[in-house]
Amino acid sequence: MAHFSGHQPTMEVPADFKNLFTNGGLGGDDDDSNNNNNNDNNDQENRTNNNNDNEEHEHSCWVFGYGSLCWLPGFTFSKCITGYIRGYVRRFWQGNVTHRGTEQQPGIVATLVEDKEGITWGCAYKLTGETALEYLKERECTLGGYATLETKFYPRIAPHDTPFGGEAVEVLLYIATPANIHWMGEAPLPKIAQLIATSRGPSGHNAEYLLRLALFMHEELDCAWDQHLFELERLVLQELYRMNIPVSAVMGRNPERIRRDSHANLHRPPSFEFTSRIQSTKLRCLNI
Ligand SMILES: N[C@@H](CCC(=O)N[C@@H](CS)C(=O)NCC(=O)O)C(=O)O
Repeated sequence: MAHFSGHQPTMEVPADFKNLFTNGGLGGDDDDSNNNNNNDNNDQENRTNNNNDNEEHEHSCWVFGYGSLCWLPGFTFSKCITGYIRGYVRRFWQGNVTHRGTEQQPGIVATLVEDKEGITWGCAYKLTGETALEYLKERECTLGGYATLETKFYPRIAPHDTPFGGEAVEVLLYIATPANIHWMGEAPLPKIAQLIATSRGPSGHNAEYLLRLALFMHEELDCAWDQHLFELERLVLQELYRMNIPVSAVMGRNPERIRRDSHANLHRPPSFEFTSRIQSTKLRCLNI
């Protein structure tokens, strides 16, 4: 069952806002650790911290990303796997004044909306220790108005000899509910696209937020189709073209490459239980 524990968002941006994207090191390395952060200056600090932490004595958990967390995690993690959650669909129905918009012109970011038949594709990160969770609480809840929720995550690739052999993984996720003060709700897609194409905030242009998420889906999950996201992608590109704004003008620095699904060294046909949940259309990534 979903469990909500949200925070009343405060809108002032902390003085060390930029540091929020580099939260220092986390627990020990896994065999396939991918210590990923987005600020080169903190690489050494993260590595040093990682060497000092002893993972088996620290609490580990998984966090599901379906928006900017897919391409800009901003914290150190030891594993990243692609997959999906059930019972939700991704919608650009959440306003934002701290990352991709301002109080004068809020941007629009992704959230999840309950839908019994829905599935949302993204990626899950394995975190160790409290540092990343504290960072996410600040970034998602305090600054973004998101609440914390738990659900099951289904890895896209679940070879039998990995911890995921066909099983779901419990994940934390951050969801903006209609109760938060920047909830925008449903709107015609051309209207949402027009707002995204003309908004910018402390973290960059709102169009970058959408286009990089769409790029993540095209590159990492080419078997998944998200009509809402890809229609918005088409409309935002069309709007930028109409305003004579080159895409390069809205895309900030390329984020660090993220190594995903490193557990997939053995390919096993997905279990029937897994494939039975997938639409009948051909799925290249699962070769079924
Ligand atoms: N919780 C979603 C959405 C996360 C998200 O987009 N959060 C915003 C805060 S409103 C953010 O951190 N944006 C950073 C950025 O836009 O660069 C996810 O799992 O990715």
